[in-house]
Amino acid sequence: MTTHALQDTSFTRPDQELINRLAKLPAANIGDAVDRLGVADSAIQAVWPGAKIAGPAFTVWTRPGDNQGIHEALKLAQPGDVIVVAGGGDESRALLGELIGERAINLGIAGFALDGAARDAEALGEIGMPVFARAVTPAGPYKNGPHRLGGPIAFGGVPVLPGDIIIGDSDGIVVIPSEQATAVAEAAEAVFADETNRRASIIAARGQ
Ligand SMILES: O=C([O-])CC(=O)C(=O)O
Ligand SMILES: [Mg+2]
Repeated sequence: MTTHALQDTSFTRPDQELINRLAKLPAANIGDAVDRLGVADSAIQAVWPGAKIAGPAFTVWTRPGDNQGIHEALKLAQPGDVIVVAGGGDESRALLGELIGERAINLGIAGFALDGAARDAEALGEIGMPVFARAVTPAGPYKNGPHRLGGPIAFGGVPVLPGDIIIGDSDGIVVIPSEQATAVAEAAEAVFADETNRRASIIAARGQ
């Protein structure tokens, strides 16, 4: 039985050039540029060291611990998308692992941001599929739904609309509303330049 109702998954994706610009910046600088808002719950972190994501959000809401919606999302998401899953913050069941990771690589998916758990963390690192999650557990998911694709979700306490830009690095995840993305890129570049200069002065003063 199909248990989902809303399936309008069309949305406008921001320019790849703008995403590339934001991807070069630390999430911390972007967070500062959006008045320190838009930062997802700090418990949601990369499941392997060095994982980074940058791309437009393809949103999924799922029953906690159930990954039917992720399987469906893989049929509709486009290359470069970040699949962002509102999973109720559940830490007891992994929503994905290396098999979904391998499929995502075939499809050109940029990565996954899960308000839930993942597994097969080491294998995900080996294949280079970026996954951010609230927890890692060997426990597997249910696959029965219900789920919903598209539309607004709450992700780690932050509202996410399809097409918002998700940036994740070793500090965690920030969400950039799509209509603010150009202004945020400019402001975050200014923060980055300022901090680079301040850091250079601090280093120059060392040992003087
Ligand atoms: O069993 C699942 O659906 C999750 C998983 O471990 C994988 O994708 O490798
Ligand atoms: Mg697995």
